[in-house]
Amino acid sequence: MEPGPPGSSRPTEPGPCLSSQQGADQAASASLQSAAGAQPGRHSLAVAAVLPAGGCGERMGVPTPKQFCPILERPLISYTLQALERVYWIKDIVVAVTGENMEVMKSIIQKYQHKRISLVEAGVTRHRSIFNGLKALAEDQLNCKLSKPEIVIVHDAVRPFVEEDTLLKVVTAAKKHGAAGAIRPLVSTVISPSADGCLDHSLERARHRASEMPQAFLFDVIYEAYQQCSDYDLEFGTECLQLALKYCCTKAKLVEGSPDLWKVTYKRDLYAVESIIKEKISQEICVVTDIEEDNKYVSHLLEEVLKSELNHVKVTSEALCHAGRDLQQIILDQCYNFVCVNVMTSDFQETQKLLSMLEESNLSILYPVVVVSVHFLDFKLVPPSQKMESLMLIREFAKEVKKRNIWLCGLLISYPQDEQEH
Ligand SMILES: Nc1ccn([C@@H]2O[C@H](COP(=O)(O)OP(=O)(O)OP(=O)(O)O)[C@@H](O)[C@H]2O)c(=O)n1
Ligand SMILES: O=P(O)(O)OC[C@@H](O)[C@@H](O)[C@@H](O)CO
Repeated sequence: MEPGPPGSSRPTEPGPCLSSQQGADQAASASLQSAAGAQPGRHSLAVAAVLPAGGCGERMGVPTPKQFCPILERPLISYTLQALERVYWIKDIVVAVTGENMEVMKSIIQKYQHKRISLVEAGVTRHRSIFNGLKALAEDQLNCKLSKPEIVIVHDAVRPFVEEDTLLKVVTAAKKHGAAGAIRPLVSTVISPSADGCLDHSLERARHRASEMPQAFLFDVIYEAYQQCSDYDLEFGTECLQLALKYCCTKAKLVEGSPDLWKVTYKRDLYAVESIIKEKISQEICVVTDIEEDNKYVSHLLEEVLKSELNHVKVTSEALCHAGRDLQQIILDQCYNFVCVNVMTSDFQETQKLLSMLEESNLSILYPVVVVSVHFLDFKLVPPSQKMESLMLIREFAKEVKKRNIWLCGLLISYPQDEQEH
């Protein structure tokens, strides 16, 4: 088994800029422990995850295996890892990748500062990849920092939209029933063809469900099932819940999942992922200015305008003169869009302060950060051409910060001051 990169195999911070999530996760952790019969602090429930990521993505129809296909210039698997890292009580995440993709995977872990990740060699089928992940958790191998969990989550690396509440539900159910899995209503009806390629019969759609991920198991149940598994099942099986039933007589509890649990399979799914991510990260905007009262007024106006454009938007305000303590929290809460209003200061002073804070926070490692630098011009005092000239510097700033995934643009608003005062 390949240990993860240095500093990656023991739970420290759950990834960049997420520490504010920790409080919420600790609350979830407490509810998990109590729901699962464990007592916080005394006997915590050890939970690990296995992510099969060793496929070639044949149905995607592109040379790059789909788990490594870029979404907003970041590999798909990184979003799934981030989703699991946000869950404080998952102590270890074991990812199964092919030998040829091991270095690519290590570079992704390094670049996006993923934590608690260990890598194992994938198998020639998904079941074999999962089995390899379980072996890594089961055996106290030399120099292995992994310990056997009580509960193991299995989740496809190409299902990036997994939320903590779904994970909590399947883990809690697995603790009680031995196995649990997320399900969704069928969209198409399932039919059974006859040998001559005609309809033999169809299944009543309302009485059937689609099996999705995440799934969770008592570790001993699923590990035993894989150890007993026939070669045929390892080769052609697609359902872990079935292995628990067939080899351990364990009937999985089925948990209704959210619509976002679908698996990225075809090229169109990449476009869907990108649209969903863009929508998620564009819903919150932070207005930053150097004057407190200006903040509220500008923020209110902006919120009213944006609400007519976006289905829901949250505009928060922060005056940088507070040394940004509230802004730090806004960044930690993962706001990715900033409007920096330069009213009183020299052209870029506020914007530069904000850019420095954003660069120090590493926020833009995970998603692009957008900063709109707003400048006002009283064209009766200053000829627009002169003001524009002084603002050209923004192009240099923009080139520099783009290297750190911060997208900076300028907005010049010119109006006669005296008219504005009426
Ligand atoms: N030998 C394999 C095959 C698949 N997987 C993983 O299992 C998950 C779900 O499988 P699937 O959607 O079938 O992925 P691929 O096999 O890559 O897709 P395809 O069938 O189109 O080739 C993916 O994260 C995939 O990387 C794996 O770990 N090992
Ligand atoms: O068969 P695939 O490898 O595409 O998908 C594997 C699993 O995601 C799929 O079987 C789910 O229905 C849950 O088990």
